[in-house]
Amino acid sequence: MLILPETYLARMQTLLGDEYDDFIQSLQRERHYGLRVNNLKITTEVFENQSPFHIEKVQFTSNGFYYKKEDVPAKHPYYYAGLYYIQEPSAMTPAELFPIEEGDKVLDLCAAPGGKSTELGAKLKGTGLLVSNDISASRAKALLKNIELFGIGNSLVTSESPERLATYFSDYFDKILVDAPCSGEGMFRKDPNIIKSWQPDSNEAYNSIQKQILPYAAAMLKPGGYMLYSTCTFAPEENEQVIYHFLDEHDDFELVTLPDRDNFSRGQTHWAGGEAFDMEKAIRLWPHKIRGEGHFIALLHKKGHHQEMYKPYASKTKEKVYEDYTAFEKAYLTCPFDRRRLEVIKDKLYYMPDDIPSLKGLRILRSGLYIGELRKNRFEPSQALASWLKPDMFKQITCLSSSSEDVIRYLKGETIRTDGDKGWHLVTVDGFSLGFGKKTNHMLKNKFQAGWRWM
Ligand SMILES: C[S@@+](CC[C@H](N)C(=O)[O-])C[C@H]1O[C@@H](n2cnc3c(N)ncnc32)[C@H](O)[C@@H]1O
Repeated sequence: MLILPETYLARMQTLLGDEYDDFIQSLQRERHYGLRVNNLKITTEVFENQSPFHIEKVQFTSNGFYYKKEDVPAKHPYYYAGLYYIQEPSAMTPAELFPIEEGDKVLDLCAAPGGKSTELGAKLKGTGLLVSNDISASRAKALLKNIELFGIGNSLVTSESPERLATYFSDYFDKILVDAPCSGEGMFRKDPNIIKSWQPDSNEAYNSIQKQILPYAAAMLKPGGYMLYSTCTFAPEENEQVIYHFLDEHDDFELVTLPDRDNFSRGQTHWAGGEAFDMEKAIRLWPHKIRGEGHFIALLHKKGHHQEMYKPYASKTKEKVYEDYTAFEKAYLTCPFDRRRLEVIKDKLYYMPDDIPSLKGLRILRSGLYIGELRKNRFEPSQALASWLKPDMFKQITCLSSSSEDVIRYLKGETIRTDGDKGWHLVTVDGFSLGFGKKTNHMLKNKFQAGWRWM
């Protein structure tokens, strides 16, 4: 039984009127468990057929599923292969509705731990650029892991304030997601700790943070670009009123109508504090109407048009510096990386994205795909490379079955037996890349990244 703050309940009663009882009853029912398929690695249809879990489609998304609590998908080898992200179903909606196109430059400004970034990256299909940022350095580490696990290589992961980021990326992005920090009223059922941290003045406090963030996001968006604002809270102060205030101060922006899907509700103009903008164009998800916890989503368009000046990346690293990598590439990879984009930074080799500004001084956790490390007279491929590779891109494969004991032993960091030649092997589970191993005699030395292991 959830015990909710009196001030919160009184406000929800005023807002919801006749619907209030349904809303309260929905919060007393069991929460919904969801996972979203990583379409960079597997199609939704193949996952649906091969899934080892009791799954049921989330009707308002293209690749989301409900699973049963007893399934525990975080304890399955497919999780370690990055085949899905465990995500509350309504939280799937912002990235689902954002019209990302191949080649776009996309910023996820408040991205950690990556629930929405991983879907934005999947929608780019390896093209364009995804910049995933979070102001919190510790949360950005979890974000980096999820970006790498998903096999997203065309990305930068940064940990910056919106203000500082805006000095580097003026008028740069085609699409920006602002999944704003909020009071989390839609998360009460999922995480009762959020109830404890909620205070009567939380909505005003977050309102002021949200209003501070949006103008920096606006400055980073190209004229003609789109910005999607979302929260997982119900308070109008953090939703309609933030968007109203933003539009009032930015006449170069306009609200765009988001599509209706099963049981979606609309934003409310009379909650916005003024009548000048039609908040019905935005969307509200309510836990008594959909099988999910709740969200607010608004899509904004920056008027005008921007003329592109595309700048391909030009590496400063001489090929001789990474000749040990070149030997590895010849021996094991079926398709080489473009030398123009290979850069060595502090003995680490990266595949850099095209068309990025100077990043000097930015707090960067990852620029591009981290391919591996140049050690003394040898090259050591990275876990990020293993997650990014499709099995047909690597010449030596050790195939494990998801039902075998070996796959768990491998994920725990143990040595396993394998056939095939000596040297590097890409270890797969049911045909999906997991990590590397290095064969000497009959044994495969485990190279699965220590921090990612099965505990
Ligand atoms: C709702 S969470 C983001 C969830 C994430 N989009 C996802 O789907 O996994 C909001 C994030 O905003 C970050 N944050 C807080 N204040 C911020 C600020 N002033 N600028 C940018 N990010 C901020 C928090 O660290 C937090 O990770």
